[in-house]
Amino acid sequence: MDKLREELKAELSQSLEGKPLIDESEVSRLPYLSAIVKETLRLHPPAPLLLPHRAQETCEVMNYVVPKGAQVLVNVWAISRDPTVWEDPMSFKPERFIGSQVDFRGQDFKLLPFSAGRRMCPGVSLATRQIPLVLTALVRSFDWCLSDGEDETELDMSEKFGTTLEKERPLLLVPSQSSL
Ligand code: HEM
Repeated sequence: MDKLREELKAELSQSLEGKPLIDESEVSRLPYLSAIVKETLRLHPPAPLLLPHRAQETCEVMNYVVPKGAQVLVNVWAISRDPTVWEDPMSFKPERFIGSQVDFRGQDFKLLPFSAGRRMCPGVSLATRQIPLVLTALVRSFDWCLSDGEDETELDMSEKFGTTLEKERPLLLVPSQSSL
């Protein structure tokens, strides 16, 4: 994780040339930052089963009959961790998105944190503009460590299932002034 943070800081320092924060137009010049956001949404989709949908007509999907009126839940959490879809799916590896066209705008069915189609999240553009800005501000302004000197590689990432995904044990981080 240290290596990942250093790589992100290096990318930010190089592109921002001393400026503390980025603006929207700069995000496209920060591939590692964008890859971290994608990888986070892949491994920890905030809406793990999207929202419930209903089949308007009876249809057949991969030999399964879905009757008219059935409630349909799409388990994007499981798709994101499927080893037949993702290489080494349980590892947090932003590099997998570097040089890849895979995006979360509803065209790539293996990465659907915002869903797809007519009912996909209308906030996708706002969210994907805001997340990199907030993340950059947090990383540039502070150095972060776990409380009580806990080892980051041992961080318990167990999750609590619900309409939205939560960490089972809340994350407690200690900020200190950035060494940048
Ligand atoms: C990381 C941030 C976000 C994620 C991962 C996310 C994800 C989702 C998902 C999975 C759905 C369900 C889509 C479906 O029914 O298949 C949804 C619906 C929705 N989202 Fe988001 N969302 C995010 C941020 C936002 C923001 C910032 C807004 C508004 C400013 C927003 C507004 C909505 C609304 C209004 C719906 C309901 C759409 C409908 O039922 O037609 N979301 N979102």
